[in-house]
Amino acid sequence: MMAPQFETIALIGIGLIGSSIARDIREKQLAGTIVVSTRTEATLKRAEQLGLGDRYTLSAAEAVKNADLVVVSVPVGASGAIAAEIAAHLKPGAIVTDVGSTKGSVIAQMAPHLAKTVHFIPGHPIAGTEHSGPDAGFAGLFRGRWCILTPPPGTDEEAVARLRLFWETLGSMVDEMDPEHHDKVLAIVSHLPHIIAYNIVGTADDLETVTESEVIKYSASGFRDFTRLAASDPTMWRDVCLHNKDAILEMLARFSEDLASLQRAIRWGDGDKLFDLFTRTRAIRRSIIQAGQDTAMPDFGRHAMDQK
Ligand SMILES: NC(=O)c1ccc[n+]([C@@H]2O[C@H](COP(=O)([O-])OP(=O)(O)OC[C@H]3O[C@@H](n4cnc5c(N)ncnc54)[C@H](O)[C@@H]3O)[C@@H](O)[C@H]2O)c1
Ligand SMILES: O=C(O)C(=O)C[C@]1(C(=O)O)C=C[C@@H](O)C=C1
Repeated sequence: MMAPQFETIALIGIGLIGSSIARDIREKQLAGTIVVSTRTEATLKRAEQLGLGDRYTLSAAEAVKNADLVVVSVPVGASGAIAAEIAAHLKPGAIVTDVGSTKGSVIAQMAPHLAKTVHFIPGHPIAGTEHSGPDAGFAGLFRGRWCILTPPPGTDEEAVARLRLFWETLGSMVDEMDPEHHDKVLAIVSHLPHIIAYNIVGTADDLETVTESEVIKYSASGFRDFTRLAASDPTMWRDVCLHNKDAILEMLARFSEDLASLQRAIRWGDGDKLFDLFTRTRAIRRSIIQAGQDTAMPDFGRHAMDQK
């Protein structure tokens, strides 16, 4: 048997993402010991029932004591408090990473607490579902999906290579990016779609009285697709909105302008404009699907999600 990649891995936060990582670590035997820590007694108990770790503690400080790799998987607004709690207890040489959906704000919250004796390498796996909590996770979530690392300039290259190998072993393709660029890209490909979904489902709900409950009764598949995204965790998405404010507002401004232009085309019966836009966007969908086939976009993941 091959030696594990890390002797001890501490998982701080054991929801959808933390528990999926735990399941992969176990399946691929990447750690000698998995230590699980989370905020509430109930979640910790559930993690234990699911057998996600080898040791369990409510204290993040206690969890990281011997860890060679620490993965913080909590809502981005909680990152600073976790960093403050664990900082003094980290083992010199440990790699500290996270999975937060925003990077600039996580770095601003965590970096000031962390000593130079540890390697802080923020990360973000671009994989997930609308479900949350330890029951929602599954092995293979990250297979065929991108994971973006945003190591600060001057980060030890060997540590970056170890973390890269970890994600690659989970089946991800790994890219490095600066945090500002990450936050702009994710604002358009992930954050805006969720905000638009929350908004349209909210509008439809407000219209319920006007339409005499027909919105839910006749909900067509287009609307149902939006409801999946709009069912995503409120705490996580509140934090994403508050912690990627500038990039989201910038993308929302562009979006609103383009929506106004679409509105004008409909008002003035500009069929050519509508047809051209819809043709262009259809091509994007097709290229994503094609790329998905090439990179083994996990069909199994979709099934797992649909069953939940
Ligand atoms: N859900 C997704 O699709 C997805 C995808 C990629 C990255 N992420 C990011 O991963 C992180 C975790 O998301 P998730 O989907 O696993 O969420 P989740 O709600 O399933 O799990 C969150 C975990 O954090 C713990 N927690 C919550 N508030 C806390 C606090 N104040 N202090 C300490 N611990 C706290 C919870 O007990 C739980 O263990 C977030 O930063 C999110 O932005 C989520
Ligand atoms: O597929 C979904 O349900 C997701 O919301 C996953 C998703 C995304 O937007 O793609 C959500 C947030 C992330 O940080 C990464 C992935």
